[in-house]
Amino acid sequence: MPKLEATEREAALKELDGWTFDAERDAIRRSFKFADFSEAFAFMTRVALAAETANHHPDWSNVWNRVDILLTTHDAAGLTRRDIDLAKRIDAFAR
Ligand SMILES: C[C@H](O)[C@H](O)[C@H]1CNC2=NC(N)=NC(=O)C2=N1
Repeated sequence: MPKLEATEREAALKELDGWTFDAERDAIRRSFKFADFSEAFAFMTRVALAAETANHHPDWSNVWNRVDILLTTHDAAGLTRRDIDLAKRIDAFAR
């Protein structure tokens, strides 16, 4: 799957809630803050199941009520539609 070009990427980012482009990693990032660890981990559980279903996995970290997620496609060495589609599912879990 090819990397998204700049114009495609800008359009795709408009489909998402608050993700930013990391040019160094050719990736998108978003941080989430929950009421407490339990809420954060419940969110991570849902994301993990969606990632398994999509066979597309996040680069992420969790500190107490915060979850920081970076999405990029290893096979393409950059941002692809697979990242955008997973980000959309992630946004839905965080609403
Ligand atoms: C064989 C390859 O690792 C798999 O198809 C999947 C696993 N999950 C993945 N996740 C991400 N972010 N990028 C990939 O290229 C990727 N590849």
